[in-house]
Amino acid sequence: MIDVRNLTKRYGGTVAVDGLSFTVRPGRVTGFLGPNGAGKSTTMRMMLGLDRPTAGRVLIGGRRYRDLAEPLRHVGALLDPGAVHGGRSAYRHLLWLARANRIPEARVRRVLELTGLEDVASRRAGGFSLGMAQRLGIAAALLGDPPVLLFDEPANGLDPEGVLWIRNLMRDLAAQGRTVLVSSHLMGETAVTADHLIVIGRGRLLADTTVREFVAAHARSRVRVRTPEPERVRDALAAAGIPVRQAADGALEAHGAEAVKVGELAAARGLAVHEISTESASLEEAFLRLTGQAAEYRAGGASR
Ligand SMILES: Nc1ncnc2c1ncn2[C@@H]1O[C@H](COP(=O)(O)OP(=O)(O)OP(=O)(O)O)[C@@H](O)[C@H]1O
Repeated sequence: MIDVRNLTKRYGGTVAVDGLSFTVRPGRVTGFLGPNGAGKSTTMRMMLGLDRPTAGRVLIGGRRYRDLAEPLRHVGALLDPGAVHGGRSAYRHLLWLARANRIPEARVRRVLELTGLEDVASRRAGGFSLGMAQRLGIAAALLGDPPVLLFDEPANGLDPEGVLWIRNLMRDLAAQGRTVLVSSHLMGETAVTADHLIVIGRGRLLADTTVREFVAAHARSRVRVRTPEPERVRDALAAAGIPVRQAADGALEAHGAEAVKVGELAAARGLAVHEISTESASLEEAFLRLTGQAAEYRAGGASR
């Protein structure tokens, strides 16, 4: 479990994190979302003791990071996949981390296997592709078999197979009862990976809820209708108080009504309908509605 209480970080006149409080619970994947500059990386760095809070605190499993004797056994993180000694082999890099945390060498072989890096273990990490570097960063995060894992943009630059691998890995880690926090700008990916969301803007908490509730609260599903009589269908729906707009492809989009209701209203007036379908609201739409509408949450607005 990660407990963030009244966390604040100022850099000169910039308030990067502003009185943030939330709890990340085990057994589920928690997505950590926010526009550019919202304060996600700063918050994650404070979770890992890489940055000192101006005020407030973060507890990992009930303890401050600096009080963890062998931190890799408590929390693993992928923050910057480039942060390896380029001249070292993947195996040496992991072994060095393992020794500093009293982790047996056998575990190094295990995480190389878990991340599919056995075949390149003796190669120089400096020559790794982005996908391989990402896997090595994840191997390091898993090294201490920690109950808490933080991933900052783990799917960045990965090919579709890599993205799928990361998704399954994070879901497996959560299913094992671990606490998994993942920051991402990929809404489609977050929608299929995360169970819960923490959304921040300008360093402040905007939402702490399940993905399902977040989408239901901030985006609406719509019913699409293809008809040879769009004006008349539009009139029929408007008469029933259902707002309609015409999409770029000519189809009508009705908001706030079920497909059954839309179909029945058209049928009652004897209107032809060629196709009717419900388009579910997306996480992307919900996120943009919450953060995009309020200009104050957009990038570059964190200075005050
Ligand atoms: N070391 C630093 N010195 C000064 N300002 C900083 C520093 N680190 C972050 N900031 C500022 O703090 C704010 C939050 O940045 P942060 O990188 O935490 O946001 P983020 O949500 O991770 O953004 P992104 O999605 O772009 O990675 C930004 O205004 C940023 O410019």
